[in-house]
Amino acid sequence: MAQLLDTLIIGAGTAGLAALREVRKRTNRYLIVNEGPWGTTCARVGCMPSKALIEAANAFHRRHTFEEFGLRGANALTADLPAVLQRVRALRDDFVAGALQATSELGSTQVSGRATLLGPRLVDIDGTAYATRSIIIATGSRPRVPDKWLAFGDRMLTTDTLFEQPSLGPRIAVIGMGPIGVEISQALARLGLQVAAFTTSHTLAGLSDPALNAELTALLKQDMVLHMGAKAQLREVPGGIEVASGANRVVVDQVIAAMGRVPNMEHLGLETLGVPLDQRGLPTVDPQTQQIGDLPVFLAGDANAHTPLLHEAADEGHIAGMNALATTPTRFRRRTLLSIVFADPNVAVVGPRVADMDPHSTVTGTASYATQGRARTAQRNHGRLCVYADHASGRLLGAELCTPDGEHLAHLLALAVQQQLTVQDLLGMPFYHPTLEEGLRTALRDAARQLPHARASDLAACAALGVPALD
Ligand SMILES: Cc1cc2nc3c(=O)[nH]c(=O)nc-3n(C[C@H](O)[C@H](O)[C@H](O)COP(=O)(O)OP(=O)(O)OC[C@H]3O[C@@H](n4cnc5c(N)ncnc54)[C@H](O)[C@@H]3O)c2cc1C
Ligand SMILES: NC(=O)c1ccc[n+]([C@@H]2O[C@H](COP(=O)([O-])OP(=O)(O)OC[C@H]3O[C@@H](n4cnc5c(N)ncnc54)[C@H](O)[C@@H]3O)[C@@H](O)[C@H]2O)c1
Repeated sequence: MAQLLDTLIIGAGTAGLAALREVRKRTNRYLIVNEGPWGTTCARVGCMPSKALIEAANAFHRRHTFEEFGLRGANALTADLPAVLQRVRALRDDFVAGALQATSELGSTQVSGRATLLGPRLVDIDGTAYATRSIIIATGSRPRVPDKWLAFGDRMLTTDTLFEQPSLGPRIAVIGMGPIGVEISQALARLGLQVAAFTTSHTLAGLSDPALNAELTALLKQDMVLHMGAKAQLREVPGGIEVASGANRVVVDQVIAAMGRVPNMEHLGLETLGVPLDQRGLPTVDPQTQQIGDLPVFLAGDANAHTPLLHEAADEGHIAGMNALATTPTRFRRRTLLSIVFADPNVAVVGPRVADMDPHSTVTGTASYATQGRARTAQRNHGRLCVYADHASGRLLGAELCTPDGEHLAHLLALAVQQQLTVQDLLGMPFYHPTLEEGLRTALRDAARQLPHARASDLAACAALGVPALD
C-alpha cells in the first residue's frame, strides 16, 4: 500500500479539477485519478462542442431574414456539414487542450484508471489500494440509453459520439427534449437536416411556465417535426429506424438519445460507506458542504445529480476540495439557481421554477418580444419573458424566459434575485433605449401594476435633504 494520502480525488472533470485547485493550495499528499479520456465532459463532448455547433447553425439560419433586410442572394448559401463538424472538432481540441493544462505538470499525483471505494478511507485503483484521510468523488454522468437501443450500433448516437461523426443524416430523430435535446435538435434542423423530435414530457428545455412552453413549442415546430407527451419506441424497418410515439411514425437514418444523464456510480463501491443509498444508488449529500453524512467523503458535480450544470459542478468541486482538508466542514450558501439553454431564442430559468412557487402569493409580469422594438429591428422578434414577484413585498422571486439574447437578461435577473431586489428597485434602474432590456422593463411594469403599494412612477423617490426650502 502506498503512503497515507490527505485526499484522493476520483474524476478529473470540472468538479474534480476545481477540487484539485483547492487541494493543491493545502497539501501535496493527494492523488487525482481519472478513468477514460482526460479533458472534461464540458470541453470534450458537452458545453463547448454543442455551442460551436449551435453558432454555425444560427449563422446559417440568419439567411432566412436577409430578403426582409433587403439583402439578396441568400438562397445561394449552403451548409457544408462535414466542414461544420470539422470546425466543431478543431475548436473542441483547443478547449480540451486548455482543460488538460490543469493536470499537465502533476507527475505522479495523477493516475489513469478506475477507482473503487473499499471504505470511507480506502480506495482501489486497478488493483492498488490507497489509504487516505478523505475522498472526493466527482465521477460525473453519462447519457442514458436504453440497453435494447444499443442494437442499432453506430446509428444510435449520443452527445458522446455526435461530434465525432464525419457527416450526419439526412433524417435524424432526437429522443428527449430537455436542454440537450432542444439545443441539438434545433441546431441540426437549422443546418438542413430533417429532424423529428420526441419527448414524453409536455414541457421543453426545463421551462415550467405553461405560456412560455406553448411559445417555445410553436417556435421549435418552425424548425422540426415535434411530438410531445408519449414515449418513443424504436424498431428496425427497411430503409432505416422507425420511431413511433403514440400515433406518430417516422423513419430515420440516425437517432440521438437525449433522454437525460445518469450519475456514474455503479462499480464505485458506495455500499462500502455504510450509509443508505436511494433507488438510483446515491447517498444523501449536504449541498452546503458536499459531505456524505459525517464521513470524510465528499460528492461533487453531476455525480450527485443535484444541479447538473457546469458552474454548479465547479462550485461543488471547490467546496469539496476545501472541506475534505478541513477539521470541520464549512457550510457555504449556494448561488441563485440559473439555467440557460442555448436555443434560439435563448431559454432560461432564474431562481425556483414558477411551478414550484405558491400561486396565491406570486404575481407574474410578462412581456412579449413579438412586438419589442429592438428585437424587430433585428428580425429577432420572438418569444416572451415572465418575472415572478412576491405579492406582499414586491420582491423578485425568479423568472422564466424565451427571448433573443435571453442569456444576458437571465444573468441580470439572477443578480436581482440574489440581491433580493424588488420590482420597484429594478424599475428604478436605468434602461437604455433601444435595447432588448426594455422588454424586461415592460414585464416589470406589468408586475408592478399588480402589486399593492406600486408607485405611479418608475423613478425612485428622493430621500429628504433635510433642507426645508429644497425638500
Ligand atoms: C451536450 C452537453 C451540453 C452541455 N451544455 C452545458 C451548458 O451549456 N452549460 C452548463 O452549465 N452545463 C452544460 N452541460 C453540463 C456540464 O457539462 C456538466 O454539468 C459538467 O461537465 C459536469 O462536470 P463533472 O466534473 O461533474 O463531470 P465530468 O466532467 O463528466 O467528469 C467526471 C470524470 O470522472 C471520470 N470517472 C467516472 N467514474 C470514474 C471512476 N470510477 N474512477 C475514475 N474516474 C472516473 C469520468 O471519466 C470523467 O472524466 C452540458 C452537458 C452536455 C452533455
Ligand atoms: N445549456 C445548458 O445549461 C445545458 C445544456 C445541456 C445539458 N445540460 C445539463 O444536462 C442535463 C441533462 O440534459 P438532458 O436534456 O439530457 O436531460 P433531461 O432529463 O433534462 O431531459 C430528458 C428528456 O427526455 C425525455 N424522455 C425520456 N425518455 C424518453 C422516451 N423514451 N421517449 C421520449 N422522451 C423521453 C424526458 O421527458 C425529458 O424531457 C440537464 O439536466 C442539464 O442540467 C445543460
